[in-house]
Amino acid sequence: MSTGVKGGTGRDPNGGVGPDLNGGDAPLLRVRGLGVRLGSPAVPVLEEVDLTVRAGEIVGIVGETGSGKTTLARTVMGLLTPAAGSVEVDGVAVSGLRGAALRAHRRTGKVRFVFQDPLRSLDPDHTVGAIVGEGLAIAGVPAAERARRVRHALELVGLDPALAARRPAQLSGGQRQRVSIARAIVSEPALLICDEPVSALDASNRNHILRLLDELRERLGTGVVVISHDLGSLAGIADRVAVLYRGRIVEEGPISEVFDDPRHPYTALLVASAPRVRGTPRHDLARLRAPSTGGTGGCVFAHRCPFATGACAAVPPPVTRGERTVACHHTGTWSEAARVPVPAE
Ligand SMILES: Nc1ncnc2c1ncn2[C@@H]1O[C@H](COP(=O)(O)OP(=O)(O)OP(=O)(O)O)[C@@H](O)[C@H]1O
Repeated sequence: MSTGVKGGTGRDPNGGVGPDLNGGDAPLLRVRGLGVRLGSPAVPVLEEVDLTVRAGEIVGIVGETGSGKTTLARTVMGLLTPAAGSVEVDGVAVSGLRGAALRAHRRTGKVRFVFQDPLRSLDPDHTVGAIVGEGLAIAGVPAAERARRVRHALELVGLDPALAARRPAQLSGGQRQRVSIARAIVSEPALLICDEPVSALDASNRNHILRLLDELRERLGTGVVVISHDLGSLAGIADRVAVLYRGRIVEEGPISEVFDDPRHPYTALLVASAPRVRGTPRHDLARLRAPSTGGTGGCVFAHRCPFATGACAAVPPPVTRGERTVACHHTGTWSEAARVPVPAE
């Protein structure tokens, strides 16, 4: 995992106008060696996950269903207790907090979550104003100040403050998603975690919401984690991307570099399967989808990897760290074998 500043956009990590929320170059979110076990009997769902997010940075998390994306988000929120490793938000070790200390940390509103399904996550009996202001009410913010901040949050997400009097059922899908973002940003969180924030929306609303997240990090210096199946959406806004497979980060780095030149066969498979991400894919989809001779026990991807060798099935891969992180036995060699053939002149 890189410790460098975000790649790609060259923006001021504090968003130019926003406050320096973490007092310098320390990351807003630092996840180290995270392991989470769930179920009974407990099975590993996340293993040795490292992730860093800085102020004003957007980090995408991709991976197929069941890879552990939501579990990672819930653990960062302090909703799940790790079996190993640590989660630090703005210098506070969230993974070590319990009971009253954890509740107090949540009340600070430093980390806020935007849910996947705004209709289900917004209380139908409450007005938009009450929903957006709920966190402030719990924190004891007086009514007049609360109303002012709710209005401001609605304006920031591009909604008419008059909508504060309506209920969720009286809004469109795009408006509801904006309300859920307004509810999250009203406490001016240092870190915003969005679980599939645009998957339920049509293309035009999707673009609006993505632009909005981009604006928020610029204006408020918010660090944003975006979980998404949609590589194309992420490619438009994220600075970095982490690729999860079966609970492990197999690749991480600046999103343009990772999508242009994937160094893990699973990343290459995702990119080659999503034609909107890059005009000319570097790798041949059929080659990436070829059967594997690898087994299980070493690399988590060995059983699906057409380039797997005996070592992949037997031994966990070495992790190359730096601006790009890759966990693969054959980082330097598989890519050539999978390259799209160049047509003869
Ligand atoms: N409470 C639980 N008990 C046991 N296993 C669980 C529990 N919650 C999640 N899992 C398992 O953990 C794995 C990761 O689940 P998670 O919801 O984090 O995946 P995800 O990447 O967010 O998937 P999706 O894209 O479908 O939302 C899955 O295999 C899931 O079945």
